[in-house]
Amino acid sequence: QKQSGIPPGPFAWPIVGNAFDMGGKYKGKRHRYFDDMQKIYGSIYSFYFGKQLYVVLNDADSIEEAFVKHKSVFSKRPVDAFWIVRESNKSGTGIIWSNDNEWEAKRGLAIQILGESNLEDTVRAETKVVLDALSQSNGKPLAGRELFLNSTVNIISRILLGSRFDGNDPDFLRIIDVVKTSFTSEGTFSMLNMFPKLRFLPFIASKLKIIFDKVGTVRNYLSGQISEHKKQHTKGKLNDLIDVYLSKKDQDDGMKLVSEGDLVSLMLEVFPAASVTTMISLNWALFYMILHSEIQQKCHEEIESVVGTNRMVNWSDRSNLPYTQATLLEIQRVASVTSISLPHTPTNDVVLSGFLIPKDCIVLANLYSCHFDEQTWDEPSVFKPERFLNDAGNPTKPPAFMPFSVGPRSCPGDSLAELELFVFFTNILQKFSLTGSGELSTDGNYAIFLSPPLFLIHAKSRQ
Ligand code: HEM
Repeated sequence: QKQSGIPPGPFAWPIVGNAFDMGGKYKGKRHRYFDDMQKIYGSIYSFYFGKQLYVVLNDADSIEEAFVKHKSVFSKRPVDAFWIVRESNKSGTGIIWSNDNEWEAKRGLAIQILGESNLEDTVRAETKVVLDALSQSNGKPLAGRELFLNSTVNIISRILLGSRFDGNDPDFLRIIDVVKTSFTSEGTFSMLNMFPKLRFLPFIASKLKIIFDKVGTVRNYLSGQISEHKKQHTKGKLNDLIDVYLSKKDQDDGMKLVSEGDLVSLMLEVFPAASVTTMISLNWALFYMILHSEIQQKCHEEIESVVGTNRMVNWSDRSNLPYTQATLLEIQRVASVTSISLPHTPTNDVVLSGFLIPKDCIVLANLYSCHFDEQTWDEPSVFKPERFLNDAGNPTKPPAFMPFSVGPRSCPGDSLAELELFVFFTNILQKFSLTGSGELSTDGNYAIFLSPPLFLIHAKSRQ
């Protein structure tokens, strides 16, 4: 029996709710399910996953209204709603799956280190590794995923742990393995969250054991890194996140809420949150340049006329590259890598656009539909960088552009992500012309993040 006043939505079956509606033609295309429901039920709709009520916000106005205007109500994560989260949180909580003062303290740590490190040098160093890989490929096909994963993991490793890894380092390979599970899993829509007892079925139990063992090994490695840092730590040394934590530990009352187990959990969350999202965005970026060779050429010409060919493109060149900037914004819009935000839950009953949003329901922002909303965007399915240029020819971001979501729970890594996208993208287009092969369809695959289909990059040096 649906509660009265809640947003409309599809008929929900007893016990399973709408869980099976997301299978069939929506398997691997869950963003399409969310988008189709929005076309039928409007900008705020609801559905049930098992017995859990979900409310989905589908346009910029409703997302702003909830996450910004009513931020004190909507900035909580439903940490107790998911078995997988409850299980992982036993060893310590990170940023994504914590609330209140603890969350604030950990988010503060992350924001501090993201502001302190010399990030551009780190990003440039990893960009050179990718440029070398492209040079050595001699036009032979490369998979984008493989091209960017090591580099994006190494960038965040430098920020969290203070160093990068050699590609064959066994600890690195174990981190990569754990990171990879985050774009092949069902995340919060796993059946395990609906029926936690499924974990006792032998084939699920053995799968879970493999995952938990892998995560446990990386957890031990990260704990070891904290111990190593403690041995060498000097006050005021702020080379990486662990240093910032150790420096603040004695001085800052907020840090009393953050144990070493919490710090490890934070790093375990941030490794995939930072690398997979950026790796997939870069993959989409090259995908769209392969699809639109005339736009690729226009970006290349702009880069060549501003920077030339004798030096790398820097972040400071950005303001002189408006068309390239607009192209990157358009890539982020159409890619909508985090097509659905992380879950939020209201702290009390609240009325939004006339609908009751009850305490303890789960609220999702459908950023994909927001980025393809016909009321906001002119011809949303057409790839058009110019839409991000104002009359004076400068890049501009309309309020409905929200790849990092909005409000207190929005992405704290947005500046780092933008830096990485810009530095990798521009330096690749400066030196290479790109063509592709394989599945060149814009209909992505959804597994927590929205990824491009399997395609191959052929990079030809321009020199
Ligand atoms: C293109 C790359 C990225 C995209 C598209 C992206 C997008 C997002 C989105 C949509 C959210 C959820 C916001 C919400 O629930 O309302 C989020 C959260 C988060 N992101 Fe990112 N992100 C990216 C890169 C990064 C990077 C580089 C980092 C780390 C340095 C990072 C760390 C996080 C964390 C820790 C959260 C959870 C915040 C919280 O719960 O307070 N992300 N991101």
